[in-house]
Amino acid sequence: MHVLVVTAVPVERDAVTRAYGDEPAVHRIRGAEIHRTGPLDVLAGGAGPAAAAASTAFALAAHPYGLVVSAGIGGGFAPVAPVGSLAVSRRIGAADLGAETPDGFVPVTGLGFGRTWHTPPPALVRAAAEATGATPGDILTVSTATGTAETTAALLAAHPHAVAEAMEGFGVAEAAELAGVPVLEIRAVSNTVGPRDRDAWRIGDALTALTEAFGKLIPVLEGWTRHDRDDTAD
Ligand SMILES: O=C(O)c1cccc(C(=O)CC[C@H]2O[C@@H](n3cnc4c(=O)[nH]cnc43)[C@H](O)[C@@H]2O)c1
Repeated sequence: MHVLVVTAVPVERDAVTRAYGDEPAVHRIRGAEIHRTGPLDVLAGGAGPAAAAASTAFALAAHPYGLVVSAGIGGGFAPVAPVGSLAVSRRIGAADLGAETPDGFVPVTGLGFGRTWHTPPPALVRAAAEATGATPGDILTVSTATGTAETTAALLAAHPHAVAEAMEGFGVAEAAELAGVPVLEIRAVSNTVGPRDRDAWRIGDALTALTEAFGKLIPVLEGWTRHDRDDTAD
């Protein structure tokens, strides 16, 4: 079965397909453009959790997939995920989905509905981390990229196992969950989470790291057997 990889923007999509070497075959399903190369169908689904969820759900309705991967560049939390390194999701969390109260942020689950975490198959996370050298940990999905030291500290206080943040993983995971398909997130770190300094972002280096990561990840994804999928142990 093919693996659906969802990125935010076309340059991230192209960094993923470049890993396979062959020129991808392009399939258009209404507004969505799927780039197929080897076992991967790669879709630039848009930035943010809503666009990611909508495009992932659309692709999953059009074709059966064995796995969905949210991939791209991301912000890394210091010191565990420096610029140029990789992060892979033990969990995928919606860090800013909830309500602000006089006593602080309350996640949707604290309001009595929704969910804030998705958990990828632990055996797949281990295999991906071993193959690529990615740091395993929580990857946070935010609708607003963090840009201050205060927000960074608050996120780390609430999520001490966070390694990276990005803007799509939770949306991709919500759609995958609805379709009954397992999910994984992998991020190549382009910048450190903290006070915004766009000039310090190393997008080119991160895209190169993303290509190299998928070069190592493709055999893992191809070889991810039913036996592996049944392994739910940590
Ligand atoms: O400007 C460019 O050339 C360019 C090339 C590739 C990607 C981009 C993006 O801005 C991608 C946006 C995408 O990146 C994720 N991201 C990266 N760093 C962070 C962060 O610190 N906090 C949250 N998200 C981050 C995110 O998933 C965006 O959708 C630009």
